[in-house]
Amino acid sequence: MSLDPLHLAEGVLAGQRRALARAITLIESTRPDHREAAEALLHRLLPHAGRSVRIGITGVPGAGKSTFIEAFGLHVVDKGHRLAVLAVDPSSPRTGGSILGDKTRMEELSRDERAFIRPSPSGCTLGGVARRTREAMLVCEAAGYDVIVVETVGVGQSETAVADMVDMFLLLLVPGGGDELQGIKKGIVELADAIIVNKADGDLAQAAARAARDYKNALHLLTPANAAWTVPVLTCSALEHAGIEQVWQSVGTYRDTMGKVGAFSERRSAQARAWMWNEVAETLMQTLKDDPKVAQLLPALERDVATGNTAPGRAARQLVATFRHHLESALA
Ligand SMILES: Nc1nc2c(ncn2[C@@H]2O[C@H](COP(=O)(O)OP(=O)(O)OP(=O)(O)O)[C@@H](O)[C@H]2O)c(=O)[nH]1
Repeated sequence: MSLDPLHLAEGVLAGQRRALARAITLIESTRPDHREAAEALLHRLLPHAGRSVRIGITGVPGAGKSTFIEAFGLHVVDKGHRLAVLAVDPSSPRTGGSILGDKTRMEELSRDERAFIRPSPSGCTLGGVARRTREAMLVCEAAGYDVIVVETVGVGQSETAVADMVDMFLLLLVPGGGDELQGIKKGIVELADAIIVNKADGDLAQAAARAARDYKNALHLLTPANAAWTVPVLTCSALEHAGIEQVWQSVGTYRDTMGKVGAFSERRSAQARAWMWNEVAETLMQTLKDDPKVAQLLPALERDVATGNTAPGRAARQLVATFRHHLESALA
């Protein structure tokens, strides 16, 4: 398989699915020479990225995320858009619960030429998965996908990671319980730019409407993330493809409203800056850990810290000083 970055970039820009899939494989690779090629590829593609709306979706297990993404995705491609679905699921290996591992997930959408679905990369920490997903998102945009959906399967920290890489974050809930926002961490509700109560059909229709009212009331208690935007609470039935247009419209309204007050591009700029600092932190940490002088010093220092003979702060400074000294002599 050719992983030549410039060759791949041409294929991606020409909208070739194979090139796109390979480009993402290159990005996901942990080999140092592949990382270098991936960065060359991204550098080439970056001027062509960014022309999309990036939507994050989360929801408790059983809320119907895949059913919803399939209904939403089919709706959006029928409107003439091209849709890419990426996942952030640090817990699951590729063949496990993540997107295409389970063949029944998004069956129709995955066969649709206008959509591209990519499972979560395996064997990475959350930081690793988030980094690869951000980069994969840029590659999809360069390939002409103008609606990007990033799904988070896990419950917990991955929500924040996804909210930090998208323009709009959707929280999918289900009727029942009726007890306002119980069971969902308040922190996650605060990340939501829209709340969608799914399964508003059949016997559940009334309960869904009630739940939507409850959620709306509960939202009043939270301080809005942006004064220009009131978080809407919508109901839909992913199963019956009902209410999906309203969700899509609310994405458009969000984009317009936030665009007018400059918050849309400001959010992206802030995300890009934060991403850079993340990369700095990760790269520095890795370089430090890879340094032979640091590695030499580490066992004794860790032992001294563990036994209480050296204060952790002092040991940390000694490690950094050793690293710095070694770097300076290497650069001299
Ligand atoms: N009645 C009804 N059931 C739904 C709807 N959407 C999904 N379901 C059902 O809810 C169950 C869970 O749906 P999934 O789409 O697998 O969602 P999920 O549990 O969030 O799981 P993953 O997407 O696999 O993480 C399935 O049995 C679906 O058929 C809906 O709009 N109405």
